[in-house]
Amino acid sequence: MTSCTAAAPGPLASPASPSPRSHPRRHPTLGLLRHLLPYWRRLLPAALAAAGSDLAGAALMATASWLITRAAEQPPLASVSLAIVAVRALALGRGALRYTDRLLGHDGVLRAVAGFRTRVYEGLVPLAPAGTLAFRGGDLLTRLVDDVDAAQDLLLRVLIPVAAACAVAAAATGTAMALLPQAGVLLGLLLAVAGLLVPALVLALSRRTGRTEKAARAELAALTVDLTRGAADLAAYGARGRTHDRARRAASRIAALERRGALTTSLASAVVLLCQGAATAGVTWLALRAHADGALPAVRLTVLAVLALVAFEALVPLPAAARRLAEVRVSARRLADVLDAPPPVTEPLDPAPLPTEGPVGVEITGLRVRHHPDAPPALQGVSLRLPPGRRIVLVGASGSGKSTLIAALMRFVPYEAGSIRVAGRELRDCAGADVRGLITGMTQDAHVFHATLRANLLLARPGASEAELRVAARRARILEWIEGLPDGWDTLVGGDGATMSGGQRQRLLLARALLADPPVLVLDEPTEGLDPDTAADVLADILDATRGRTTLLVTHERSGLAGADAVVTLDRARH
Ligand SMILES: Nc1ncnc2c1ncn2[C@@H]1O[C@H](COP(=O)(O)OP(=O)(O)OP(=O)(O)O)[C@@H](O)[C@H]1O
Repeated sequence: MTSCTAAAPGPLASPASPSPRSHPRRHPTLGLLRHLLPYWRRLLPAALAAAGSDLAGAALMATASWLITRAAEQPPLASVSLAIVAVRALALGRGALRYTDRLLGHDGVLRAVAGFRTRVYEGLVPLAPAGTLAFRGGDLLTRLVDDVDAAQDLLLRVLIPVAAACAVAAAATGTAMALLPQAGVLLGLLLAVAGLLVPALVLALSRRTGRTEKAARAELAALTVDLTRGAADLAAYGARGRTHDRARRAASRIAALERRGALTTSLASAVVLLCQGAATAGVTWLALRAHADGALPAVRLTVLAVLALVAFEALVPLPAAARRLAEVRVSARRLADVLDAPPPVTEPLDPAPLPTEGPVGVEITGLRVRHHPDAPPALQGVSLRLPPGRRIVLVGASGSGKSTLIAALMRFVPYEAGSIRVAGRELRDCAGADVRGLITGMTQDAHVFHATLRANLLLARPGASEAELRVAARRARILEWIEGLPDGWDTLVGGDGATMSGGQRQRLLLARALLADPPVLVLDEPTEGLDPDTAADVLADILDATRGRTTLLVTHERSGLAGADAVVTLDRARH
């Protein structure tokens, strides 16, 4: 019989499980921009088109006013023909540029966001499963959907309008300066108040509400998942009302914060309009004075007045852009929590190759595993030998670390001391994917996907033939049930096998593990949920089906194990 033995603890090798960052990153928005930077070739023309469209609008108004004023002087047609052409060109160009801005902007932004979303998913893959436990399910979903969408708003609703506003403000101030310097100074000052000061105030006021609102949204998403996934338990223990109330309170908080945000933006927009009025009146007054002094011709006076009026049009979206920027900053920080979380298992830089064919043996010596750096070890000094082609059954009290041992074997959690050697290689020197190509099977929290029975099985071996599917299902004693269903293998099983009984679900998971057919098969509680007689029969079948294959079978059952090569007890008191 193989035995589990105690060994002296070694030094802490690597962190066991990450948690979301608690310290704020300094420039999360810049980090977000860095991910979007590769798309600048598509985004820059959109920003230029947006700025060009707003510039064309302002130039159109200024040229048209010049033309009307000049026409009142009844000049020769030739002297205004250029302005007539300019008005037509600007009117047409403005529309064309607006269309180009929308087309290129959305095309570029959607591509950038699609690329970024993929990047976020890629960042999430090495965290799963141990590293994602720190995030609540609904909250993680919000980060992947809402927070990634914030990248879209950063480009479309913040950066592009800001670029357009800067271009128009600079052009209007420059033109006014050239026509009448004091009017240019006044216009520049009021544009700075409306375009810099007001949005900066909105940004400062929205910072706190943005954080609180995002937290309330995450809370609501997590509660929604609890209310749907845990509906039966909440109803069974009379907790549905309380959870509904919490969700309602979160929704009311969100509504109140949205109202406050809308009020801030509206007041800021009113200030922009006031600045616009003040600039128009002030510039016109200065221009009138200069005209009265004979220093400014009438046509320029009109141009200045109109310019002051239209220059602010491009600034109107800025308060809303500032509010959105505050929300984007919160989203960027939440995404950084996911993207910067260290993976629970560090991949080796130069992974050692592993065999893909069996039989292979596994040698575990003095293993220590901790799920969190500050948690007590879940395994301490555990040694176990899985000889090639032998079937070892692991039993032990609840919490003794059986599932942790399987997670360590599959490289889902790191081991901080001791060794796991497979085919002469140390497991921490091998790539996680290679390890799971060699050692895999049924984990404790194995998931049934909302798909057909066939698709759920094919996950383990996409190229499996119909005959192989049937053999695996027969061994797991589920073939008869599947073939008796109206839709047979094409039956949809619902989220996490909702339409199956606990035993059927468990047998489907077992069939999937048997179909995978890895060199080292691990099975964590494959008979959980089955009645004792069936469990004993299924265990006997498993041991029969895995003859000659290196197998580690974790179970609480004591019968049906006669076919095992060894039964090992994992004793928490001993490790
Ligand atoms: N993700 C985790 N984070 C923190 N601690 C964990 C985690 N998973 C397991 N543990 C802890 O590790 C210890 C061993 O748990 P494990 O699930 O490996 O035991 P087990 O022998 O498989 O129990 P059971 O037979 O009840 O499934 C327990 O104290 C448990 O609380």
